[in-house]
Amino acid sequence: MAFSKFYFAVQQRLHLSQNQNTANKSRHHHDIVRPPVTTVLDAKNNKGLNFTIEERQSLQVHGLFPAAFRTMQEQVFAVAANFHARATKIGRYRYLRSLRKRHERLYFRFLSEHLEDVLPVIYTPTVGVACTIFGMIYRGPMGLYVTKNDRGHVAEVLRNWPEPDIKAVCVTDGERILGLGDLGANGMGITVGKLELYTALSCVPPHHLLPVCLDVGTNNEELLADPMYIGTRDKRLRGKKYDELVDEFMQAVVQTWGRRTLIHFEDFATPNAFKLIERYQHKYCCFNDDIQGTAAVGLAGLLAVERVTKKKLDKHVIVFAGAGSAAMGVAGLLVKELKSRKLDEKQIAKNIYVFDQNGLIVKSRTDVAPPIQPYVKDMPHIKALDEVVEKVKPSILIGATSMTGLFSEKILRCMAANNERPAIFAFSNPTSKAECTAEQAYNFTEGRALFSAGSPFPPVTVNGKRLTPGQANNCFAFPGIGLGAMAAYAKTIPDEIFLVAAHTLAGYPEEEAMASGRIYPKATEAKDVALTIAVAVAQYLFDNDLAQVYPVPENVCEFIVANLYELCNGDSLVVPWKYPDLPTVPFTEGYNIPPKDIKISF
Ligand SMILES: O=C([O-])CC(=O)C(=O)O
Ligand SMILES: [Mg+2]
Repeated sequence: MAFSKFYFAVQQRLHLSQNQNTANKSRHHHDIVRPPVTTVLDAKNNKGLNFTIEERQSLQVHGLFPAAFRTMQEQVFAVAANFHARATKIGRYRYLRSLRKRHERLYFRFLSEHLEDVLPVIYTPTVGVACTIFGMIYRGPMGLYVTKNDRGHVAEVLRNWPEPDIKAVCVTDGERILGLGDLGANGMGITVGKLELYTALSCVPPHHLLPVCLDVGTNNEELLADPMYIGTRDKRLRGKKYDELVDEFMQAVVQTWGRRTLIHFEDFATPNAFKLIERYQHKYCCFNDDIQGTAAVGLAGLLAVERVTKKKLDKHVIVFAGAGSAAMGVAGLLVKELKSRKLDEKQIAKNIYVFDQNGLIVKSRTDVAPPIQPYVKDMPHIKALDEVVEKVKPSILIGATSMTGLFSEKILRCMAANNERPAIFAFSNPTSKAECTAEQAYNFTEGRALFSAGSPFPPVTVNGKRLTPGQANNCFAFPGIGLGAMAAYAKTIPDEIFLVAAHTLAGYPEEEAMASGRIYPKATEAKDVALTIAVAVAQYLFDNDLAQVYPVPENVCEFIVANLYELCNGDSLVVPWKYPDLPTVPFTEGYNIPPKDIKISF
């Protein structure tokens, strides 16, 4: 029955030594071994008022709880009441942080059942606010800090993490946290939020997930002067020493947890983001969420625009405002998509314009970074975005600039004048950094815009019609990609995986929702999306000899579902992933799997 299963599971988690057993026995003159109260009530084991009377007695916590017994569902109800009683988003964030610290299973159960309310709190946009005051709300370990002073000892730091079986690491160096800039060690909050979506959406057991902050200093003067700042008070490490630290970190991860460990890069500043993914993509099982995850979601949106407008993507004129990880990630994947349709590179780049803080990217510019080179135009330089929009008449306008309100009324009206269904993407996060609001996008286009934003916006009513924006956020990609990669033990994660994810996601919203302008799924569908993407990704990895699970499962979907974290059953404490682990092989060189021109068919 449930009790013996629970008791056995607690015992297993405790790893009680024979000596401890004996000591406990004699102290309590008891027939059965008593696990320490702190362990029974540890966040991972705690069941709160869901402990039955039998469990309370045999685990010797009887009397520590009031008489009431609550089912998991009743506990979730109590959490919802407490959550909504907090008046502010940040108050709710802090309440949820403390809930995870005392009752982890309830925390994730609540998350997975209240996605619409909870995503904007534990994730974008509130998590961004939390990062700005992270020192003040700091309450204890949530992940690992590897500082620049740990060079030469990174593996020792990793070994201090108490969970032995890590399957995914989300790492940031905090230099570009959402659109908020350099937040240094406060960036830990972002990696925690990202990994919580792996559990809430993809049902990956939380003890397999590790948030890491590479604390290499910060150039944020405000933080350096803030007595509450929790990081190293130094300027950012740069150059060779930085590269060596990241190299050491990558090697230490695979030495500690094996070469199948997924490494998810998050919120590095653009030059490092591109440099690191280029260096590691074909050597490690890794991806960059801001470049590649956002690219999958961006391309999915473009595929949806193609469907709604009934105009092929290569016929659309696209202006990217911003030339950072997100914009160049989406542009790069779009090019890949169009190449797979047998279009040549020159033809594709012709209709793609890039605009950055110094204006349109044209030949006369001398400051053009390599990822932007393919889109350089042979035309006079234009400094202002509204003039670019007037001149080139885009049908799709994509913002990833962190410049609040960049999409002015004039720009939006111009988009509406030139297009029946102008597509507007305001990728920048959090909400305070969006290039325009949903209200502006709809009001200045007579409600005709296909509008999506990185942060969630409430519906807007225009001319009596309720319009709901889509959320163009990588949370519709990385949880599924991560689960697929983890489940198949991916060797590496090539670009084609992001095409697979984009096409899977694009198939999601129903025609009706798309026609009304919402081209992304609803938050409540995010779990379904994650699983569907995971299955497609794992299938691709198996089909292309990039998986390390043998034998290849007959039914990939069943195989993945059989290994998910059980959120619904309060009794089952430990739900192991069922397939055996790979031995941890010493690893220094990586795989060096060359990029392949793999053909995909959908
Ligand atoms: O975290 C998010 O909401 C999306 C993202 O990666 C970013 O803005 O950096
Ligand atoms: Mg990010």
